[in-house]
Amino acid sequence: MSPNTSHFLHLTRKRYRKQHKLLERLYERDSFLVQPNQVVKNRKLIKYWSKRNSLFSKFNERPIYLTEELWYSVTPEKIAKFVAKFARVCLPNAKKVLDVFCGAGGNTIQLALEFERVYGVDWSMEHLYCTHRNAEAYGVSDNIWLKYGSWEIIAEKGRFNKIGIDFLFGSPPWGGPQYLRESTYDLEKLLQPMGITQMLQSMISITPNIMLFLPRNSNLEQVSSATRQVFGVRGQCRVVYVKEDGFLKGILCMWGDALVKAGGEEEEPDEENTCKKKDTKHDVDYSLDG
Ligand SMILES: C[S@@+](CC[C@H](N)C(=O)[O-])C[C@H]1O[C@@H](n2cnc3c(N)ncnc32)[C@H](O)[C@@H]1O
Repeated sequence: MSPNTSHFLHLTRKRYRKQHKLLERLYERDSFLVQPNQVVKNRKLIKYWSKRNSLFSKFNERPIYLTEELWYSVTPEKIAKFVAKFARVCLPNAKKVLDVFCGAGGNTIQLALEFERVYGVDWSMEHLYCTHRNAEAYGVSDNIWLKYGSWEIIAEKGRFNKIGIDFLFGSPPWGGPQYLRESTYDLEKLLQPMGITQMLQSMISITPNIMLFLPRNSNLEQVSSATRQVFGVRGQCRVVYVKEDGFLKGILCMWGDALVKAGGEEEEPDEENTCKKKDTKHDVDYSLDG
């Protein structure tokens, strides 16, 4: 099968010739297709394989594509659905959405089920290919556009600044399972490809409506400090704790009035308490069990 490159932004340009060829090869070989009765040889993957339907509920009905790295890093479908529906409710008129670090498309797909036009960015051509193929399985590939490249460069060049993005989601790499080694996750040193402050700075010129999926043990003082530095002293961040099957999977940090204030009482923020776990009215637990 040959790829439909019209949904891969700029891929036909000369400088992306290598990536274009790689995409053709991936399609020809039907690479990374997860076979329904696959024997999982990698022992580390067994845990994820047994939970595959929580990653993509269509695993048994439609072809799903994952690289080894993506098995560990894809956002479980219930969480991705929650993110998309939450953003939809907060931003009822939004049309264009950007999913930075789109990986296997776990979030991109659910966003595309809610919004008209979704852009996905990833620096791995294999991952963009998986996003596209998985989006085909969910019937949403036509409203997804994929951009190959590293976020640092794309942001620096302001590639998405003039498109009119209404909502930006990002599930940046946490640096592997070792993120739980320390009791508190250092968002300035460990988050990739840049610390939380620089990450927000790279995103704010695109839209103030930002949501990041971060480790459950994230240092909230750093979230607070990054919020003030990027959004000013009156800036606010809403932190939502997300559980799946009773297990705390991570936190969703969100910025921008529409996301922060939705569903809450209109109240002046207390500068001291903005974003602190206990004192803010914006801390909510969402359990996605059942
Ligand atoms: C945690 S995964 C995202 C998972 C995704 N939300 C999903 O549901 O499949 C992080 C992704 O970021 C990509 N990535 C890492 N560093 C990047 C960078 N500097 N620029 C763009 N993408 C990057 C990786 O290739 C990986 O696919």
